[in-house]
Amino acid sequence: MIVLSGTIGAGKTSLTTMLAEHLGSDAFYESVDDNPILPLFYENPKKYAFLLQNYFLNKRMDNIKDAQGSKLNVIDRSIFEDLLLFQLNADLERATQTEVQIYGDLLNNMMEQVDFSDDAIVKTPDLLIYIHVSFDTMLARIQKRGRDFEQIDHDPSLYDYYKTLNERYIAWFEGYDRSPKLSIDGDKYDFVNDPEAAKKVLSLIDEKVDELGLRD
Ligand SMILES: Nc1ncnc2c1ncn2[C@@H]1O[C@H](COP(=O)(O)OP(=O)(O)OP(=O)(O)O)[C@@H](O)[C@H]1O
Repeated sequence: MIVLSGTIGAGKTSLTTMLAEHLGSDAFYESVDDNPILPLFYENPKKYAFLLQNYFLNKRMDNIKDAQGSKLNVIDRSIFEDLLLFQLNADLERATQTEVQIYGDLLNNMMEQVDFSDDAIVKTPDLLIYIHVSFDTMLARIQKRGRDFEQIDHDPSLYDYYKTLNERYIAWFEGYDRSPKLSIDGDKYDFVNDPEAAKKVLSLIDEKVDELGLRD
């Protein structure tokens, strides 16, 4: 199981599709359009942050369970990043530290079911791929994609939220140690619009996949 990670608009969903197609495996997505809590959260983060977090936890567990059949299946976002987003929301007083604590304990409890046997209920990923983009690229992508509730024009306070989130991601990826990991420079390689960049990114991932023996 390969999981993608990275900030909002980094290109996780696109790379998930490309990669699964390239590897001949299945892709698993967390649908944003069908998420009933997300627009409510952006409208009133204080009221909905904890509910959103629980919604995501449930969905990510579903994805992990569904993707377990093959080491090459790809999930478009890791479960491990949610705590980073939730902690940021708590630091901005949109959730309490107690809620973060309870969520963190629940997550740890669930993740204790992780082992390396084939019938594990929850499995650690075989590889985590992090797409790093600069803050400017992140803003440009969010704007270009145009989801209403994510726009800074809609809510100027999102500027600081996005900036801090982007900064925290770097430290998060450095500290991530649950599985092998690979960083992709999403500024240098615009794999969505540039076929040459896409080829390069897929070959970097191929190298890592082979090094880890995931095709065996
Ligand atoms: N744990 C969380 N807490 C708050 N918001 C979250 C959380 N996880 C995801 N989101 C929000 O859900 C939306 C979708 O996020 P996500 O990064 O998974 O997809 P994306 O923005 O489509 O990424 P990409 O462009 O890389 O495919 C974003 O608005 C993001 O802020």
